[in-house]
Amino acid sequence: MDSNADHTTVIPEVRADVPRLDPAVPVDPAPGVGLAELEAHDITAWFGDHKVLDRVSLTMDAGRITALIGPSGCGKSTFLRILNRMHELVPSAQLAGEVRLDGEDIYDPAKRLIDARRAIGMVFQKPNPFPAMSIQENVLAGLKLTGTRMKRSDKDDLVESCLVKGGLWNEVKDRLDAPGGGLSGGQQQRLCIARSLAIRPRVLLMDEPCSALDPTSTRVIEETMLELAREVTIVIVTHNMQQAARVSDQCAFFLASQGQPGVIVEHGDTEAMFQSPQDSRTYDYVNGRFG
Ligand SMILES: Nc1ncnc2c1ncn2[C@@H]1O[C@H](COP(=O)(O)OP(=O)(O)OP(=O)(O)O)[C@@H](O)[C@H]1O
Repeated sequence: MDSNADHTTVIPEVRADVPRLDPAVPVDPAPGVGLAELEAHDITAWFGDHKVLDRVSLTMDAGRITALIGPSGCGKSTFLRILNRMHELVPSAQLAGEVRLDGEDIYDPAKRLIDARRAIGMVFQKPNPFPAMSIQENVLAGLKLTGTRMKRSDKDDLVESCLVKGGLWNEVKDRLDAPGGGLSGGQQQRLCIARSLAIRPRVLLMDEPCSALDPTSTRVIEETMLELAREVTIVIVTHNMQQAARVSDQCAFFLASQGQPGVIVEHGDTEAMFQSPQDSRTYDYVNGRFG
């Protein structure tokens, strides 16, 4: 059970105290990063004979935060894992459809798996730093996996910039050699975000990143996400309707009817999804009437 789930709460206004991007203003890519659009087209997914998603299509705009919402078991995490080719790690898993990163099919057989994973990073529900590695080694861990070589001074700069972007620098700058496992849960999650950023992903997928955290840590991570969206496209799965309203620009509502695979019932701008949804099931869900 997600301790942050709060479907019964009246849907809040979008929070005013955190600077948000103006959806009307095109977002400039940060130098060397480049914002990317992620497009899923007609995604159908199975575990063995069990079809869990049916022809799901969704465009996740560059430089925006898209929240995937919906009751437990409707396929949100499966969809998220399909977006960076993690679904195929499950032996019984199958998939049909396309995922395009700026128009390029990430499942193209000519493309390397590692390139998709490098371009599309993932932060998980439970913080998973390497506990015995130092804070700075954790940030740099992805570089080893991708075979990236760097001068020491460039590494130091990268550690600092990723920890700044992850909202953790001020808390750890005097103890970069301390083990990552010694940080609090919220700090560990921000360390994982910093680690994801070090390989310069173009998209960051976040699967309930705050569900194991206290409200203060949750708020810090949400602020970090709003900052990051200036340079990384973000897709977040959340059960927390207040969080979806606070951080996301766009929302997709997933639903699986009894015994049926998950579909997207409705998607669009978050404000419209919360204030004037087109489908009565969306209205009921965001107002805590089920789920
Ligand atoms: N590794 C797996 N093997 C077999 N079935 C799976 C596996 N992972 C998920 N499923 C099934 O796929 C369906 C969708 O699960 P998924 O975790 O994607 O839903 P969800 O909407 O993210 O749920 P929650 O909000 O509870 O995390 C469920 O019926 C689930 O039991």
